[in-house]
Amino acid sequence: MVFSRETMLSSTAIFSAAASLVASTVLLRTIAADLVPAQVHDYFFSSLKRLSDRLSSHLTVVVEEFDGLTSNHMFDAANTYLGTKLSISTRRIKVNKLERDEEIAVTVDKNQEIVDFFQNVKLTWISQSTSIKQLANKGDSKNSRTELRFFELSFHKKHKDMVLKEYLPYVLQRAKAIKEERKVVRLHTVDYNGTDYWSSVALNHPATFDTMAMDSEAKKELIEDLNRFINRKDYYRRVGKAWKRGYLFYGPPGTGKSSLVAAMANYLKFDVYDLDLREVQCNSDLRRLLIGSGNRSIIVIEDIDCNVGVQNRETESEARMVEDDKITLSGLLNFIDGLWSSCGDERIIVFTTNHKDRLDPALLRPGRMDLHIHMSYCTFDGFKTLAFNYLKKEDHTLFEAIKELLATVQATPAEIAEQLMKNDDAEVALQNLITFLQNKKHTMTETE
Ligand SMILES: Nc1ncnc2c1ncn2[C@@H]1O[C@H](COP(=O)(O)OP(=O)(O)OP(=O)(O)O)[C@@H](O)[C@H]1O
Ligand SMILES: [Mg+2]
Repeated sequence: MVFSRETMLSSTAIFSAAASLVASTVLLRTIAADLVPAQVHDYFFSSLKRLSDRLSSHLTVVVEEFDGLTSNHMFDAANTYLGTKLSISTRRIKVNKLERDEEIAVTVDKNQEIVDFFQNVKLTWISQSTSIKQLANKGDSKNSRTELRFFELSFHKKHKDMVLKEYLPYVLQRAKAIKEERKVVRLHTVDYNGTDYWSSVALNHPATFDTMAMDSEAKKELIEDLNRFINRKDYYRRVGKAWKRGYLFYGPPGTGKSSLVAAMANYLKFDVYDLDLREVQCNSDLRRLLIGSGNRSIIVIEDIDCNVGVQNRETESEARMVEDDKITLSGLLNFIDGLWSSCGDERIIVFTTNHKDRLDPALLRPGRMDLHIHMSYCTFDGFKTLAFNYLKKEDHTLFEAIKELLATVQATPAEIAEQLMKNDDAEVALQNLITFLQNKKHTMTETE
């Protein structure tokens, strides 16, 4: 094909006209949005847009809020992602905050343009909405939407593959990370007075792995195990195993078993489901509750040795005679082993106990629980973590005396924390702790 100079010129002219048409469309749309009736406005702009699209070298990708009745994940992601890409030219934004959220979430309002760059390619997003006619279900105000929101993403045609294969997946991934950062970890407990089902509150537990006073090797092992678990989605899928992990935390009261669960939840941003087996009537209830717990969660069964039917097989068979569907250890283990492999991903189950020796050997069998973590009396290392948490002290002349006492006295981290909290003055607090440990030593030697 041969182009004359005139056609070349005129096609250049058309392209630049098209470009300014796109720009004017955005501007006009912003001005007109509030002035012109919605239907007229929509008709006018869609005609204008069809014309500019035909002339332009740009490709426009439309991302609608809903696909039929289900919401479009891509829209949601773009909405979250673009909220972090606002520029000084953005004129209107929206903010919202659910009660349980800690931070305010920012999104763009309609008719706003946002420019993003990815691999040096300019990508222009415009947030739009169009009014939709009310059809049936007039009474159902919840489901009758009056407008359909969507984004238009325009860029040069030649980048189509890059946008579809790289940029949009990147937006999805960024949105997921942004949401994760904002996520507030929740604690779910069973509401036995009401629905007999999970109800939740924000888990405001401050514990982190840094604040946990525990054996540093055990801490390291647990963190590595969690990291490996989180990164192994594909592996678990490939080998056909349920993607879950089981831990047993054991040790005396006040050594931080429950705090360690909170530290894990805060680290992974997983919700905690606290299951009190004493309140669960039967295996079918247990099944219903476990199925009803969300993905990316930690299910905690505290004091497993104190829970009905779980101690050993003999009491279990007695219980069976009384009531056939009574919750049993085998019911529980069945669940851990098999049943829930079909109903959920990224689950961690934690059992805690003060008396590991009282547990049924079936529960302790290798392979049943992936890690057994012993939470024990406070060591000097543990004390140093607590001294830093509570007094912001990494060293002090009184540390040496405490080190000597801790070598012979059994005190839990909870007891030590209590002493350290009693006074803001480090010197006084540490002296209090020394007196406390000395008293403990005396009572220990007296009872021996
Ligand atoms: N290892 C620890 N590191 C830091 N703080 C701790 C530790 N252990 C206990 N504490 C402090 O003591 C409080 C009680 O600890 P926690 O409830 O976690 O103990 P527990 O082992 O679950 O006890 P129980 O067996 O009675 O359930 C915690 O809120 C925390 O302030
Ligand atoms: Mg506890």
